[in-house]
Amino acid sequence: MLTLSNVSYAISDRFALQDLNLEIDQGAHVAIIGESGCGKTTLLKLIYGLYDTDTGTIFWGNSQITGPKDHLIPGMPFIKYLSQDFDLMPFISVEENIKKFLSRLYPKESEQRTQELLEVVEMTAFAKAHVKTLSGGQKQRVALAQSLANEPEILLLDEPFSHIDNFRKNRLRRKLFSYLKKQAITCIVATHDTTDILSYMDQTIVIKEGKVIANDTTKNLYKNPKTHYIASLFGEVNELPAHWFDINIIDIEITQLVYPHQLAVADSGITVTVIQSYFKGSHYLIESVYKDVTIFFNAATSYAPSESLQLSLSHYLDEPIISDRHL
Ligand SMILES: Nc1ncnc2c1ncn2[C@@H]1O[C@H](COP(=O)(O)OP(=O)(O)OP(=O)(O)O)[C@@H](O)[C@H]1O
Repeated sequence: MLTLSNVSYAISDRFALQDLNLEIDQGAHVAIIGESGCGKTTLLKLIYGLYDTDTGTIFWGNSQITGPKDHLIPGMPFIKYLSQDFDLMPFISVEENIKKFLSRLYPKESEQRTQELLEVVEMTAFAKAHVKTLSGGQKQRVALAQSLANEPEILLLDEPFSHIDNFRKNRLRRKLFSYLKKQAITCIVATHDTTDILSYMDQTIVIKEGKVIANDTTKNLYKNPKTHYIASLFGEVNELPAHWFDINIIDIEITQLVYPHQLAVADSGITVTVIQSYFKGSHYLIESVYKDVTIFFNAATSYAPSESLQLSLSHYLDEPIISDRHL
C-alpha cells in the first residue's frame, strides 16, 4: 500500500499541497483530477521522490519514499514517472530507446520484452524508426512503452494520452490498463480528461487548491459528487434548485446537481426555452433557459431556438444529488 500521511509541500512560500492523507492499494488504478494548477503534477513528483516533503511521510509498504536530500539521483527505483515532457533519445531507434532500460546480458529476453511492449502501445511498425522522425503522439506511445520496460511497482502517468488522437486513444487505453492490471502494477494517473478514468480507474482523488476534497471509488464520485466543482470535472453539469423537481423540498436554497443525461423532455415538468442545440454524435446537447438559469440536457433530436419544452428528471436518476455548498 502507498500511504501519504500529513504531507505538505510549499513552492515559493505558497502551499502547492497541504496536509494530504491518502492510501492507495497495491495494484489499484487511481486518477488524480482537478483544475489546472491544483497540484496534480506536484503530487506525482512527491510520490516519485523528486521533491522533499516539508511535512509528513510517504511510504510504499515498509519503504519510505524520500526526496533529493537523501538521494544523489532523485526518484525511487521501484517507481516510474512519465512526465508531460517525455524523455527520449531522438537519434536512436524506437526499439533501442526501450532496450536501453533492459539487461544487455539477456538479449533474447530483452528482444522479446521490447516486442511485447511495442505491441501494447501499437508501435511495432515503427520499431526501427528514429525517434526524431516520429509525431508527438507516437513519441508519447514510445515513452509509455519505455516506462514499462523495467517493470515498475508503481507507474505515475502525467496526462498520458494528451498527444494521442482519438482514433488510437480508446484502443491504447484498453490495452495499457488491462496490461497493468494483469501485471498488478499500481498506476496513478494525473489527468484533465475524465474519459481517461471512468472505465479504468478504481479510485479517483479530487484536488482543489492543493487540498484533497474527495477520494472515493470512481463510480461513487461520479454518481454522487458532493460539489459542483467535482461534478464539473466529469463534464457539463447543472446546479438547479431542488424544489423545481420535488415539491416536497421546501427549502428553496437547496440545489441539486444534475448531469445533462439525467434530464429528459416529458409531458410535465418545468417549461424551458431552447437556446441552441449542439450535435454530439450519439445525441444532441440542448442549451435551454428557465427563470434566467441556463440548463443543459441531452436529447435524441435537435430543437429549434425559442421552442418551449417540458423537462423533468429522467427515471434513471438513482438518487438526488444534493450539492453541499459548505464543502
Ligand atoms: N517550479 C515552480 N515554481 C513556482 N511555482 C510552481 C512551480 N511548479 C509548480 N508551481 C505552482 O504550483 C501549483 C501546482 O502546480 P502543478 O504543476 O502541480 O499543477 P497541475 O494540477 O499539475 O496543473 P496542470 O493540470 O496545469 O498540469 C501551481 O500553482 C503552479 O503554478
